[in-house]
Amino acid sequence: MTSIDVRDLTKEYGTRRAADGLGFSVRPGRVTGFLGPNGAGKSTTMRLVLGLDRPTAGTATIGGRPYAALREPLRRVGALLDAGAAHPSRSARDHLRALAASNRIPGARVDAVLEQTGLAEVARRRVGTYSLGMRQRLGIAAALLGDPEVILLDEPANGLDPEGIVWIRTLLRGLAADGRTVLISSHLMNETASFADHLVILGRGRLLADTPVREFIDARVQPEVRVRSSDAGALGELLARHGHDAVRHTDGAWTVRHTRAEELGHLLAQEGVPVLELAAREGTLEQAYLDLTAAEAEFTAQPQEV
Ligand SMILES: Nc1ncnc2c1ncn2[C@@H]1O[C@H](COP(=O)(O)OP(=O)(O)OP(=O)(O)O)[C@@H](O)[C@H]1O
Repeated sequence: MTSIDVRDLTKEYGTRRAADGLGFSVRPGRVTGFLGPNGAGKSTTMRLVLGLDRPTAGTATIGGRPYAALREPLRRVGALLDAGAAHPSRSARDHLRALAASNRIPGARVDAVLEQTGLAEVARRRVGTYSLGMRQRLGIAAALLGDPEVILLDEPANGLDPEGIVWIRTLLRGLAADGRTVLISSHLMNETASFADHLVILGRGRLLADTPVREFIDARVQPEVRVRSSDAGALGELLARHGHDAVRHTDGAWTVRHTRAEELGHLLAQEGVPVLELAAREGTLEQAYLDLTAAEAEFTAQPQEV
């Protein structure tokens, strides 16, 4: 199984450090979400992993080797960095056939990935007539063509309709379940939470977090419970007596912070307070992410450029 390993990776563009001493590993068998504000260095890091740019210092390797040293790299690593990469006057099928031929990939893979990405019906149409979502699917088809163990996709949900979003979520989970190494950059927090097991988060070229999604959320966002009773007086009294941090809404329900539904439910049962509604509100990835990056957004730290 193949990991991506980034060690002390630094990339300078003039005086700007797009990657600043980065170190993390992307492991097989799970989807790793790659997050960070605009300009944090995600695309730069992906380009360095793919050997499209040279690091100023440090290394990025795939299965222990730099990309440039891989034999038949398209059969090891599939990537989508720019969905506009196919020539507009070619059909999707011809584009994929040319890619397959030049990388010694069996022609049968072309039909397999056209099916897999839902493009089989439109495969003979010129790419120039494709919508953004269809071009995105074609870019993903190209990434999957060599049946690679390692997959890097930069904003793959870009331009996809709701059905496409559900499709990509299932696709990514399936790729990880096969044991592949999957790194996905995104700005869509709900989406990332729906497919990622693990997160690598950058801010201004530095590593801010390398953590399982669930742990990241639990460490940063306090859970809340919504509760409603037919005996509003008894409920309010109980919450106050136990020192709960609670807010009452106009519909009579309360939001209780810093507690869990099981804990509160137990207490209500013990004291005989009738419950009409008791709902856990788990923290979201968006809340946790905004908490982390609030102080890190590039525009707050960089002087204005003229
Ligand atoms: N070829 C380049 N020449 C000069 N500066 C660059 C180049 N590529 C990236 N940068 C700079 O490096 C920093 C990191 O950019 P990068 O595109 O890697 O960030 P990102 O996290 O992918 O951002 P986004 O979410 O907006 O895609 C930015 O300040 C960017 O302006």
